[in-house]
Amino acid sequence: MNPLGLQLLHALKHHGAREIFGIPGDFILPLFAQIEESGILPLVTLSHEPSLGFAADAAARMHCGLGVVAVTYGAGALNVVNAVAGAYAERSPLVVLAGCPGEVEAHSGLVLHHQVRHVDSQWRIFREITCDQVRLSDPATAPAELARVLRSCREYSQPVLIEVPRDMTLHPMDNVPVLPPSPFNAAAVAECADEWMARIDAALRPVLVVDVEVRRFGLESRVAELARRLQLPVLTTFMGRGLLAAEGGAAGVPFHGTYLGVAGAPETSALLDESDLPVMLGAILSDSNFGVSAQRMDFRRALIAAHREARVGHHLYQDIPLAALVEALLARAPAAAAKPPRALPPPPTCPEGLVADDTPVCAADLSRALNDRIRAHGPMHIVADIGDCLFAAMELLPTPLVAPGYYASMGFGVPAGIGAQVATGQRSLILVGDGAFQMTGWELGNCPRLGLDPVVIVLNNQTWEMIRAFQTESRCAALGDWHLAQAADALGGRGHRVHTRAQFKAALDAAFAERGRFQLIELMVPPGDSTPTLRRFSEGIRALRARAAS
Ligand SMILES: Cc1ncc(Cc2csc(CCOP(=O)(O)OP(=O)(O)O)c2C)c(N)n1
Repeated sequence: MNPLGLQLLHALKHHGAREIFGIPGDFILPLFAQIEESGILPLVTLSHEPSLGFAADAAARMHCGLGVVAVTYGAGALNVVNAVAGAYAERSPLVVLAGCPGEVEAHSGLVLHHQVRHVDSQWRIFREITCDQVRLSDPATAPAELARVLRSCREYSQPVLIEVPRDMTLHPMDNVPVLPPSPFNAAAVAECADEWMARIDAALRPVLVVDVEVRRFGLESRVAELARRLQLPVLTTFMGRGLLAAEGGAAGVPFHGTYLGVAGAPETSALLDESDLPVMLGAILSDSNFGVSAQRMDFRRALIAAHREARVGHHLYQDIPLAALVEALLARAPAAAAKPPRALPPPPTCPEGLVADDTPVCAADLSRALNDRIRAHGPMHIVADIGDCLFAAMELLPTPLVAPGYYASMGFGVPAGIGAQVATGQRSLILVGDGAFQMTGWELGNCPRLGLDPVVIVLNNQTWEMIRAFQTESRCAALGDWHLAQAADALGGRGHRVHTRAQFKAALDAAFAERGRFQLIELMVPPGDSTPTLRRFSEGIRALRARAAS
């Protein structure tokens, strides 16, 4: 038997956690003492709880393990709700360690500091944004409950809540077991795979669409193999951009880019819009992924596997782990690419060749300059916030990308880029708009203390441009010029304020040449300027809405 707090930390590590992002408070201080004294998992503190959630979410997405945040009761935990909701929506395995009152104080008859409506309000709020929960109030049952909750987090790839009463961390407790994977019906998987393969063989224009769960469950290489063996053209969804980046380029996967509907290259969108059999692996059926289709997509003609379910027309197979289905399909697929590659249009080209001249820099130059770097130096770990910078990311050559493409919360970018570098040890390239930077960009001030040196590109159009793109008369979208490059120097980094393409190229070269401090490149683009992809996206949405209204 060991103290409950230490057993909890060992259990997190045994289930795939590699670090804890936290901000203490008195209700969770005893656990913080054990985190710091034991060194079982490194503690990374930031300045604001929403950033903890974004950082831990990105860390989980990058290392395919568990992301962990540790926060105090009430004020701390409720501050991280939005980031946890984003992780829930985007299938990210986040563990929320939240302090809570001990047994005696919970029944003292006094309302406690940080308490909301009820002493259990925190628990009730988190039930809506987590797939499982446990309060460690009974050391006798805690090991089994913890094992169950941590397995839920892994198997559903969604957040879980672990409440740690402050009077329990020193209580002796047994080790926490790592449970075997939840049982599933292998016969159902086999029947589903048989039905899927029959449909794929009979289809005239099948297309493979891959989305985030393929990464969450570590299946990119197996799905790339499946695409090769079946010779299906591969598309990623908007959320799944960057998937197979390490696989698609070199390994002969017929990769055709990202489905963007009316905002994408017509020949790419046609691969899905005109397919008689979309095969969708790990797909979240969200509007950001499929809502920009020229015609309302009929998912009944698709094969869809996500969230431990698989659909074939009106048939629904329940409790089908994605990994089990992919292996069953591989077992049935031809050993080699039996079919000649289908005559497919070439994948859309991504803009390259930034001309480093004195022309004023514009939003379209962002992807052009980064593609030149990807072409010259290979893929980079890119983290994007929501905004036009995310649409620029849709124009990049295949490269790992983490972004809130569906839940779409601003403020994700900088903390997530910090979390990604903590998780991988590799320098992050962060793309963020000036509006989103105003929310959480100040977390860069922690980089000198943490020894991190991301490269941050702020697309500074001095507006909430995405708001203005969808409502051009909006006057509230004007943000003014915050001179963020100057702020970077004050925060311990190096700021570059660029107005021309030549200055942008020079700033990129200088930023990547220097290690040891974060670099902030402030891309001064004219208000109203946007990437071609955002322009097509907003025009397409407006046209679809006008058609729906007519
Ligand atoms: C937490 C949250 N609050 C509001 C919104 C709504 C929104 C989506 S995009 C956007 C403007 C983003 O401005 P920024 O300058 O960062 O980027 P750009 O558009 O390229 O100029 C807003 C306000 C979201 N998504 N999340």
